[in-house]
Formats: sequence, structure tokens, C-alpha cells
Amino acid sequence: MQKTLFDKIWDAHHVADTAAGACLIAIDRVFLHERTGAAALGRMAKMGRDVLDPARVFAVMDHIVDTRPGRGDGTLMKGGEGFITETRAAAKAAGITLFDVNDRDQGIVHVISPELGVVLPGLTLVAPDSHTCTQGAFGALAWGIGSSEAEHAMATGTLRLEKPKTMRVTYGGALASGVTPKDMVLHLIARHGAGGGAGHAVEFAGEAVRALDMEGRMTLCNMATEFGAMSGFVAPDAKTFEYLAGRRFAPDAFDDSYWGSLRSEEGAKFDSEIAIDAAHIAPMVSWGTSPEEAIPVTGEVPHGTDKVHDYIGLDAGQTLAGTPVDVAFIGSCTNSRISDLRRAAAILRGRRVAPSIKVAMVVPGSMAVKRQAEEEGLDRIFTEAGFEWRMSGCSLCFYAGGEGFPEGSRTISSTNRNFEGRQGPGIRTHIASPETVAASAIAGAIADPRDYVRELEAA
Ligand SMILES: CC(C)[C@H](C(=O)O)[C@@H](O)C(=O)O
Ligand code: SF4
Repeated sequence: MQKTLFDKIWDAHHVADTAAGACLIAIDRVFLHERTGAAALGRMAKMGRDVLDPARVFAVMDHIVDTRPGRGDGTLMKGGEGFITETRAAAKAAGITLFDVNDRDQGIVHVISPELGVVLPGLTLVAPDSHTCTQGAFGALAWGIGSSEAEHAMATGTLRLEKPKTMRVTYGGALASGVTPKDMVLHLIARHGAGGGAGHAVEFAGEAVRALDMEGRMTLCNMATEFGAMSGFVAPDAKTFEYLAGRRFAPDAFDDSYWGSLRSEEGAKFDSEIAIDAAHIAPMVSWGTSPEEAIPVTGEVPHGTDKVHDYIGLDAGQTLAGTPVDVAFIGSCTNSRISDLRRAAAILRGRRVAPSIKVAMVVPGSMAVKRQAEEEGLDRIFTEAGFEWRMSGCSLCFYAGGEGFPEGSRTISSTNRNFEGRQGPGIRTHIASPETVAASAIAGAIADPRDYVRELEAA
């Protein structure tokens, strides 16, 4: 029978069937961060369990680190110091590779893992973090786990797992200008629901996916978890291999026979299939408090529950475009890579954020992204436009306390979650592409980026 990409990776990692109908799967890489990793390592140390193969385990400080320029080694999270000091001590004791607060390779876990070549096609990679699926962009099976599963994976090199069903989401055709991978995934979730991918391993395929660069594929896979999927991934191709060549932890020579075989065979059957015409996707913006509550930027707010309308402060029938925003945020593992910053900066060049904007901030996904952006002068474009330019970390994608936006603020944000309180108490979050954030910052209100993009393309 013809195999899907998922079947191939699964079969290559299948160790045994367990009595309870699950499988034992070999785990190639574990990536930890300070918010959940210290606990896992700490418990292992307490029980006298070693990390089986420290060369396969990595950790980074990203979630609660200070992102203000000249940061020290502390955190802005009240009472959060322990996460940092304990992760540091535990990583050292376990002999794993740690990217510490002021390491030149520090950054958001799902941004640095690809940059450093930790994730590779055909591997299984887990992290106690729900957006681990980002790394599926490389044709790996990468998914988020709990911290006790992380202990199991580190101690044994395996995990017990029920086999997910398979789904293929095929994006045919080509994206219109000003429409991005973020819009592709928001469109999918808006149409099929935040639980649409539940219980499935989702392969993103089709012309419009093949056309994406690696960073775009990461944005797409990043939100597979907001679709409820176990993971999302894209079959590797020449772009993948080229991206990884020469990366610090990538092998010197690539195994063409394995890597080259990592694709779903013609005629392979999926448990479910979704087809989307990429040409019909518009720039998307969330209007509610779930990523499925998203509509084209020019659309009207639909009827939701009273609770969501109360929280978000918008009525049904209102046009989303033109809604005033207080905050513009560009960052997170969804949209903080160099191509995201380039595209946002192209719109902001020579322009200023509206005077009504109280906070505008760019937080590069890694220190490597930050250095690259500075080399290209993007930091100056952002600061001249009125954005703060930060050190890398998760920052205000996720409210860790200590730093936040003024209560009740409305944000336009390149992040992946718009849940109640996600960016701080009472904060109203609208998730969108970096282009839409840039266009909205200039307007001081939710705005369509397409006019700017067309202008840039015409120039
Ligand atoms: C803190 C961490 C465990 C959490 C996650 O699992 O995803 C965070 O990264 C998030 O995005 O909500
Ligand atoms: S950037 Fe946001 S979504 Fe990504 S890992 Fe950090 S907190 Fe989670």
C-alpha cells in the first residue's frame, strides 16, 4: 500500500506496540525551555534518572526572559527567577546543550532549532511546548508534549503514543499579493474550526505550500496546534535541504536516500482531506477570542456569544478594518523570522506609526535574526517608524507578568493565540500577519496591507 509521509516517519520510529493499543516511538530530539523544562529535568535528577543521550537534548531560555535592550540575566516575571536558575543548573548537571539568556544563539525555541539545524527531515522531535509543530516545516514529526512525557523521552529515548489519524490539507493555486502563510492557516482554522484537526497528523501540501520558503512553511505549521492537530508538516524538498546545509547541528552530508524518500506516495490514502484554493484567501484578522474566530480584514464581525463580544468590545456587523488599536506587536514563533521583519519593514519604511498607538514593538525571534536585521538596517526602519526594537524571546506573545500593555488595550499582533488574557489581563488581541500589523500601526486601526504591498510591487 502507498504510504503517506507520516506513515514513513512513524514506521521508521516504531519500536513496539504496547498492551493498551498504543505504540512506543523512538524520539530523536528533545528541546526544552525554561518555563517547563526545569521541572522535567529537576524531577529526573531527584529520582536519580540520567538523560539517556545528552547530545540529543537541548534547552533554551526564551519564555520569560527580559527582552529590553541590555538585558541582564533575569526575568521580568515576578517570582520567575527560579525557572531560569533551575534550568541553568539542571541543564549543566544533565550535560545537555543550553542556549542561555545571553548566548549569541538564544531565541525562541522553534526559531532557533531550525536555525541551528537541530530539527532535520524525518526525525521525531518533541518539546514540552504546544507550538513544537512549527518544526514540522522541515518534514520532521515534531509535536508538543507534557513535561512528564519529556522526562520519559529524555530518560528512555522513546514515548508512548496513540497513532494519530492522517489528514492532508492541499492548498492549490497561488496566493494573491499581500496574502501570507499566516493568512493561509487562519483561513483553514476559521473555516474548519479550532478542533478541525483534532486527533490528526496534518500534512500541508499543494502548489501554494511548495511555493513557500522555509520560513513561510514554519508559520503555516506553527498554527497546526491551533487547528487542534497533533502536528503539522510539509514534505522536505530542495529548499529544505538548502536551508539546512552548513547549520551547526546538521550533518555534513545528507542522506539523500532517506531524505529524498520523505514524501507521500502517489495514491496514498489519508483519513481525511481538505482542499483550499489559495487564490481565494484574503488577509485574515481574528475578531474574537479563539483563532477560529477570524475573518478577512475587510469583513464584518459575525454573531458570537455575548461573552466574546463583551470581552472583545466589538458588535456583530461592525467592520473589522478601521477598528482603532492601541498596540502593534511583531514577534513570536509564528512571525518573528527575518522574512517577517523584512516584509513588515518594507511597509514601514519612511512612514510613522499613528500618534494614537501607545506601544509598537518588534521582538526578533532569535538573536541571529536580530543581528541579520541590524545588518540590513531594518532596526532603523522600525525605530524611525516609532517601534521599539527588542532582544529576542517570547515576550508579549504570552503574558508572563512583569511587563504588559495597559489594561484593556486592543492589540494587533503577529502571534498565534488571541485567548482571553493571553497578552495580559483584559487585553483584546487581534492576530494577523506582520504585514497587517505594520499597515495597522500606520493607520492606528486595523488595516488591509494589500494597498501597501501592491505599491511596493509596482515600485
Ligand atoms: C508556556 C508554554 C508551555 C506554552 C505552550 O505550551 O505553548 C506557551 O509557549 C504558549 O504558547 O502558550
Ligand atoms: S512565542 Fe508564544 S507561542 Fe511561541 S513558544 Fe513562545 S509563548 Fe509559545
